[in-house]
Amino acid sequence: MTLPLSLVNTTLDYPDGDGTSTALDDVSLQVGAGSIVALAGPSGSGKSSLLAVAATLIRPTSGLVLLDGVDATALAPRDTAALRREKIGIIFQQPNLLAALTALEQLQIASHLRGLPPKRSRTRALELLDVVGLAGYAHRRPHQLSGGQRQRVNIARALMGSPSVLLVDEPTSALDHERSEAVVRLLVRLTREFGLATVMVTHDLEFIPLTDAVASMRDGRLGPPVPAARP
Ligand SMILES: Nc1ncnc2c1ncn2[C@@H]1O[C@H](COP(=O)(O)OP(=O)(O)OP(=O)(O)O)[C@@H](O)[C@H]1O
Repeated sequence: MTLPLSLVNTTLDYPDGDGTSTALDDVSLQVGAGSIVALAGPSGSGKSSLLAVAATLIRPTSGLVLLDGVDATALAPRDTAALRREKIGIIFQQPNLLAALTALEQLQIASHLRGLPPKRSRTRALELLDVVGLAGYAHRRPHQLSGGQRQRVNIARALMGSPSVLLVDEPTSALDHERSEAVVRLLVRLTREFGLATVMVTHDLEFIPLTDAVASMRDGRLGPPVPAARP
């Protein structure tokens, strides 16, 4: 079966003075549909670099990035962008919502960029707001929402393009404990419901047991994913 996400021996070197510094050192990672992998590791170990490479935002120096079996590293930049829009949902630490737009409009913009007809886009946006527990909040602007609710809008927006891979960078860093746990539980539920291959960078070790597996980074190297212990 073709995996939604597969990194094969990826290496990433950043230019550094006269030489280079290695952010990813021969990293391989496979994530299947319906599973969520937590990515842990100290600051500077390469977690964000791994997400950026998996998201096809940065091309690795060597190695392959396979999305549903398609090697993104072999494509021209325009085709890479099209593949990214089709296959990938990205959730950054901060929701980055547009202040003037309602929750519904934030989602509609995401599908407008993908050329979805307005009516279908509205229907899908309302469905997704419902899925993330914001059915009654479609017409609120970001300042009328709590931090946790803003992050839910962010999550719903990432799903507008029906991605097969969901990449999440520290989704709980701006939230208190209770809201953080609710957001991680939501990500796990969405991973199952939509059959996503999810990678979540987290510093919150206490939420790792909610995921399927944890892989640890150190100095650009990724350890093998190990099952996350169930509570
Ligand atoms: N644009 C860049 N140019 C040069 N070096 C970079 C660049 N971005 C990151 N690095 C370096 O690559 C390494 C990995 O950084 P990365 O941001 O991936 O780590 P991280 O594990 O996500 O850290 P944190 O937990 O602090 O966000 C670090 O040594 C960092 O200094």
